[in-house]
Amino acid sequence: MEPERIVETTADGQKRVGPVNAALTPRWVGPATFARLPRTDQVDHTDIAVVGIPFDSGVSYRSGARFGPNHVRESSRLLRPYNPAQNHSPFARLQVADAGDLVGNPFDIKDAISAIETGALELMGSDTKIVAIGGDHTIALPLMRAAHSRHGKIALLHFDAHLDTWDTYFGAEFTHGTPFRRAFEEGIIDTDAVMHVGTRGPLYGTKDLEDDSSFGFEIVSSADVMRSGVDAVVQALRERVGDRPLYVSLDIDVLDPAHAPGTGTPEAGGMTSREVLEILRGLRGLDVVACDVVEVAPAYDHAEITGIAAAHVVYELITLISLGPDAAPDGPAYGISGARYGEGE
Ligand SMILES: N=C(N)NCCCC(=O)O
Ligand SMILES: [Zn+2]
Ligand SMILES: [Zn+2]
Repeated sequence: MEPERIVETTADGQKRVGPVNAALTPRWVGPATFARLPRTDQVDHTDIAVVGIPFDSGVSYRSGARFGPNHVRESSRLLRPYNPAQNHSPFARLQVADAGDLVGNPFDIKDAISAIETGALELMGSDTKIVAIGGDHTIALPLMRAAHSRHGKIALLHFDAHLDTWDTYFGAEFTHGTPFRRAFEEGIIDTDAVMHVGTRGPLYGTKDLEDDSSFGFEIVSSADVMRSGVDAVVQALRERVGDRPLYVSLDIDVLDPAHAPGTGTPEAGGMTSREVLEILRGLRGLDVVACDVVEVAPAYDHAEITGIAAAHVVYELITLISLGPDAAPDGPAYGISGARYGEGE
């Protein structure tokens, strides 16, 4: 039996089919889609498609991110439709739906990358925005290629413990440690508008940083976030991106292993989920054209800690896209009893 959903009507009279109504059907009932949203085949059009990409043949250490998409879907059952931090109901403004998974050949990385690029382009159609759940970080390359075909050179905010601008592993060019070097070489990214956020941990040598900087990347390290604070970081990111079409790629290992144990290449000294969520909220009004959340490896997760963090990150990204480029840069006032609650939209 089809459960009852929350259905909203936009100011101009369009119907938005939302999550299964948790007051009528308990949250744990039924198959998991992201945030209990409808599938794309249950709605007549999709503005924002949440799509799983269960591919992890590009990893250099622990494997298992192939199980990430369904884990994040399961961990997203408790999300609610109103986002008070942005005073916005993302599922009521645009039609958000779960597009299921894109399939890539697990034994042929190049073939998988090209299938993911084709699938992403198809999904983007004329104007659908993609929020992808990985999968390992290899999948960012085909997604950025697709975004580039639609929008031209893209700005990139890359949240990650790692640079992922290394050259090859065991001679392989397409791995989870190399997508942003390939994106630079392919002319996909606007080198005036690329930034890593949350970088930390040991490297192979100083050349890693020299190469990375020669591709145009600036770095806000995990320690910078702690020392300068969220507001200063948000300002730096906004200045770097401007009004360019923006791709956001978020490797869940940007979080400290305490906040995201379920990942393949964990590094100590990372950001808190509170910091990452607040930085993302600070990006309101930027023109996010596509994004990914990658590297959730459920076998190493405990009590859905990582899955829940990833689900909330995806929710903030959906909110940003739903707010759109016309949203005022300042969100609601801060404070638990302040005006940000209950203002209406
Ligand atoms: N993209 C992620 N998560 N990790 C890259 C680590 C590459 C390395 O093993 O040096
Ligand atoms: Zn990483
Ligand atoms: Zn990464």
